[in-house]
Amino acid sequence: MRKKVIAGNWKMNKVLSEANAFVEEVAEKAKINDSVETIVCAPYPYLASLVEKAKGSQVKISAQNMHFEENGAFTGEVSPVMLSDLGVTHVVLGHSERREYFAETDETVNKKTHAAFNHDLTPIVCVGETLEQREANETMNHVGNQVTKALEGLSNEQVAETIVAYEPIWAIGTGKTASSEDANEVCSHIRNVIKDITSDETAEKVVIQYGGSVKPANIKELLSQSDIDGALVGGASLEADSFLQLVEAGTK
Ligand SMILES: O=C[C@H](O)COP(=O)(O)O
Repeated sequence: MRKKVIAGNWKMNKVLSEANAFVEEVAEKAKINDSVETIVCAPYPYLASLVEKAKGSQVKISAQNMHFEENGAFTGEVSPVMLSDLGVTHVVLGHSERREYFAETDETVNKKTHAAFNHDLTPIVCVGETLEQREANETMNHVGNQVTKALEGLSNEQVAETIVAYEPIWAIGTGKTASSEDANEVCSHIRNVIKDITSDETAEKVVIQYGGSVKPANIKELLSQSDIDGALVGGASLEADSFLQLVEAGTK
């Protein structure tokens, strides 16, 4: 049985005092429960502080990106060694905003996925189609390719540990959620693609999240689907109250 994974991606929001207060509140109120994992994906400057605030609680701290190299002349970048050293446990890779504005490619996502596993970080690999691709019936092909390329060269054990986040780009921050059936159809396809490149047993273990205008009003319906195991949430993760409602919905 796969656990539910609720991850809040703050993107480029909050100042340190707000970040600390949020994690303190969620750490105190989110009940420790084996059926749900609670992750906060925060900007780099807050990670060290948030890891401390989250200690002993249900909350895990994730970065929103990283470089694939361990160190070197890459001004402005942050390495997997640094994240792991801070006690960060997860890292978001290949978010559509990184792909669109920062030239992230399937190749760099794959390098980063390997780097994450080399440094005990769990990758949350984002995939998803544009509106044009959806209207041209290219969703399955495009998303399947993104998944295949991101996971290339990983062992079956590593694939089983990877979190895949399916985020249709047209649903991000727009208030338009994919219907739970449509979202589930793509998530099932992702699981089938993973079956083809690994094994049935491996694919059954992979946590697949949906992301795109998830909020307390639609989370239950999404989580009731056969292949949706959690959510990667932007806007509705910015307030502790609404994030806690999402975590609660994932708790059995
Ligand atoms: O990483 C999160 C997603 O981009 C979804 O953002 P949203 O919940 O604001 O639509």
